Order: sequence, then structure tokens, then C-alpha cells
Amino acid sequence: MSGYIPVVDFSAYSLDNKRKNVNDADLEALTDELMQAFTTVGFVYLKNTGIPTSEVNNVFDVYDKFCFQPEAVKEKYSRPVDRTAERHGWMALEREMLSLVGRDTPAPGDLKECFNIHPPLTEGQTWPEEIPEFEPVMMDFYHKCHVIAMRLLELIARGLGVEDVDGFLGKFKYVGKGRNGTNLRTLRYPPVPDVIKKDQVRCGEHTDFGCLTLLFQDNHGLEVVNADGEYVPASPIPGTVVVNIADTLQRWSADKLKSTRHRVVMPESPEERQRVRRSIAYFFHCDSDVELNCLDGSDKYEPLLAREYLNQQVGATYLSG
Ligand SMILES: O=C(O)CCC(=O)C(=O)O
Ligand SMILES: [Fe+2]
Repeated sequence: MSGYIPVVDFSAYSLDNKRKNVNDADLEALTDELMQAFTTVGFVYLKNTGIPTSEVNNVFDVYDKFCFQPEAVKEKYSRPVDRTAERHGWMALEREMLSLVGRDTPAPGDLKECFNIHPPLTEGQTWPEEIPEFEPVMMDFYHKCHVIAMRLLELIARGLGVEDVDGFLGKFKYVGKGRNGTNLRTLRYPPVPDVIKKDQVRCGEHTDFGCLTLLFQDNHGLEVVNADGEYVPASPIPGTVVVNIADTLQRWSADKLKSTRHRVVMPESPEERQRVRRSIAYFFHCDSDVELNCLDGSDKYEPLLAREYLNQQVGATYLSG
């Protein structure tokens, strides 16, 4: 733990706290702390969110169960290769390469296996019937993340001085209902094989596309770029969730909020290389048809639909195959 990423106590606005019981002075202090971090580092560790660790572990276990299914079963839930398809479904090892947008040298696929959950399911999409608890466990977790993300967003809007905070929150009304890119992704990085391809990593260097990301992790490997452009570890701290600003919110805030590059590296020691890494990312997006006008009233960026911006960002990312 480098100490570079601050730990912020979210008790004042945790899931256990009903909105009407929340103390405004506490929220203001929390907002200041979050803004300090999100305008510089772009990342925080959030503790006391009210999401129990047992539920996080349950999501890891349910996804493990899926990963241990025969390949033919998993294939049934494979996400279509078509880049324009909705982001729902399973992606096999090496199927995706996350790397900086615009990078032009092809790199090997990431050594990870992930499942994107993007409700509501549309035609042809199904929940894994082999694991009956998959849908309820994932959806319950999705809803908890949604509440935390909305609360964070409200504080960020206040911190940015947005006048119509409710109006701003209203630009996220289709989360989980369609016309919105929010998705929950479970990830499993298997033990590192003896032979790997040149430049192959667990998850390539990138920034996230949406507005905010919540990331739960059980093992080392995540690294975040610091102010000097160097990677520092963002190792798991028990009981916390990593939260970071993503590209859409950076652009929308006219770069006041920072979307910071990060990656997941291979462990060095032979013992560590044998350890699986599991993580869960909740990618929180605004509604697809929102027009991104700089929230500070400036014209730093041209107005652009969130959907169009997302498509630009996603374009260079997915390996077909
Ligand atoms: O697995 C992780 O910890 C990071 C994954 C990630 O950054 C992503 O999928 O955007
Ligand atoms: Fe990421």
C-alpha cells in the first residue's frame, strides 16, 4: 500500500443510513474529502459503504462457479463479438485487450475471464441457468452498487457547484432500465501460465469509459498512475471499495475530475503467480442520450451525446476472436 490513494470514510452516507437521517455538515465534510481526491488522484478507497464483505465474497464465489463450468456451457452465454452489441455476457480468456485508446500496435489479449451484466437483458441474452443463484445474487449486488454510485454522484455534483443537483441526477434515470451503459463486470484472473505471450498482462493500461467505477478486489495487481506518471500499487484494503472517476465524467466536468490510467500486472514471485485474482467492477454510466455540456458552463469541449463519446472510446478496445 503506497498511501497515494486516500481512504475515505463513507459512514455518513452508507447504505445503512437513510437519507432523512443524514447530517448535512457530515455530508459537506465528506464532499470536500472526495473532491480533494477526485480532482487530483482520481481514485479513493471507500470504507463503510454498507455493502457487507460477505456479499462481495458471495459474488466472487458465484462467479467462480460459472468459471468452473465446461467451456461449452460458458459459450452459450458468450457476448457477441460485434462491437456494437450490448455489453452483456461472458468473455473468454484473451478475448479482450484493454489498452489505451488510439494505441496502434496490436498486443495480446488480457489474461482474464469476465462476465458483463447489463440489465435489462435484451433479445437473445439469458442468465446462466446452470447456476440458479447467479441472477439474484448479481442483481442484488448491482442494486447496492447503484445506490452507492448515486450517492457519490450527488456529492460530486455538490462539490462541482452544479446548481440543479436533482436535474443532474435525473440524467442517470435509465440505469438498469435500458438506454444506459451501466454494467456490473465480474472478473477472474487465473494462475499465470508458465508460458505467456510477449507484453501479455492481466489487464492492460486504460482509463474507464463511463462516469464512475466501483471496484472490489481480493488480491494484488492493480496499479494506478500517480502525478509523476509512475505506476503505484492499489492493493486491496479489506472492507473497502476502490472508486475512480471515468472518462465521461472527466470530460463533462471540463477536466476538473481526473480519469486516471490503471492496469493489472502479473505478480513477480512464483507463489503469487499461482494465485487467482478476482475483482468486481461496477461501471456507472449516465443515460446514453444525455448531451454532455461542460458542467462549469465553459466551452472546453463541444456538446456531444454520451453514446457517441462512449462509442469513440470503446472503438479501439475489443479484440475480436
Ligand atoms: O480487475 C481489476 O482490478 C481492474 C479491472 C479494470 O480496471 C477494468 O475492467 O476496467
Ligand atoms: Fe478499469
